[in-house]
Amino acid sequence: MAYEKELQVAQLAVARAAILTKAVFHEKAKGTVSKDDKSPVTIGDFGAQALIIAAIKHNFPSDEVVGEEEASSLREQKDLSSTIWNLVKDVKLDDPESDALLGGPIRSEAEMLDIIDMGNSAGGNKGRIWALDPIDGTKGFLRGGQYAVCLALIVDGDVKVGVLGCPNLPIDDREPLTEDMGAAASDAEGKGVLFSAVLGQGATSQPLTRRGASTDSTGVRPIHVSKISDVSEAVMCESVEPGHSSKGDNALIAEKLGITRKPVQMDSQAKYGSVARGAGDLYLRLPVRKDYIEKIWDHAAGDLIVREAGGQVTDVAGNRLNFGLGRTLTENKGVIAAPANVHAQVLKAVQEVLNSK
Ligand SMILES: Nc1ncnc2c1ncn2[C@@H]1O[C@H](COP(=O)(O)O)[C@@H](OP(=O)(O)O)[C@H]1O
Ligand SMILES: [Mg+2]
Ligand SMILES: [Mg+2]
Ligand SMILES: [Mg+2]
Repeated sequence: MAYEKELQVAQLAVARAAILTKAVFHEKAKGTVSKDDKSPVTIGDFGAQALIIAAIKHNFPSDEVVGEEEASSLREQKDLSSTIWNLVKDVKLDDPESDALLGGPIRSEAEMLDIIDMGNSAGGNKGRIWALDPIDGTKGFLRGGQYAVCLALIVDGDVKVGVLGCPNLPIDDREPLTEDMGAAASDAEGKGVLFSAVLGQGATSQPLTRRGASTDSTGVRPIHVSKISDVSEAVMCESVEPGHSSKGDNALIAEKLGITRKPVQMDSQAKYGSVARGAGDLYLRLPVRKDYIEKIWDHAAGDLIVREAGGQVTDVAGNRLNFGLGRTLTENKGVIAAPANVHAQVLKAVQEVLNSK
């Protein structure tokens, strides 16, 4: 099968990074720093980025990585850097064979900082480029909501492999979404799912932890978007953060489609995963600020997983997301993810609402 090793490395790397993010999730002090754009980053984001890039570079040394974070602030803040190093140096998968496949531990704090900075690829439509969001939904992570560890392989501009680790989503694909899913989330028993897809090979889910050769069964299940035929019965997913997508537009679109259920708000690409497994039906992300350009790491894995599960993902103009233009989705505005059979109907409602403004 194509991309077998890439998928295996991506799944194990995300699972290993999630061990670290789960530890930080339970800490009160998450080492939060404010970035230049005022958005937060934590020791969890930096640590997860280091672990995942180390695994990619060990297996595929000439591949590039477009990673969200960079180490410059850590080089100026020694305390923060050593706190992260203390977390990173001890993280291991249960299974020694899987751990060895990822190249074993990072050797030093200095090496860790250099590895974080290997996520500086400019992206583009040539060659093999991994898009990495070590913690997507950092605000949710800080609030105690949903978050996701996201990794995708883009080859010549096309997403070939996508993996999403969602520590706070239910393992069970059939568990319905609840309105408060985004709030007071936990990674207790029954939680933690890993979504994966390879282009042309479908999408799957499996438990995020207890993985590796020592487990009897990895519990891999194929996933599919919902079989919804009447869009008025749809469960719509949207961001928690009001600054990230327009809740007002979503309400107008829902009204146009006859949807009466309140939208489910949750942080991160957990929304793509939820639509891909049919727990939610639609994911709408309509811009609040005209000048905001979406980042490739916020969408690459989710886009492939939803499409491989039978969904369609476009921007508000109805175009596919273009991951080959650099670190951002410069040609796209907004995102509409829906089962293929209702996508056109939803897109029409979106355009009517946007055109009437
Ligand atoms: N004005 C804006 N519009 C849309 N997305 C934004 C935004 N400002 C930040 N984001 C992105 O929204 C992501 C979270 O999405 P969501 O609201 O679905 O949880 C953030 O990812 P990080 O948390 O990885 O930084 C960030 O990249
Ligand atoms: Mg961020
Ligand atoms: Mg993100
Ligand atoms: Mg992030």
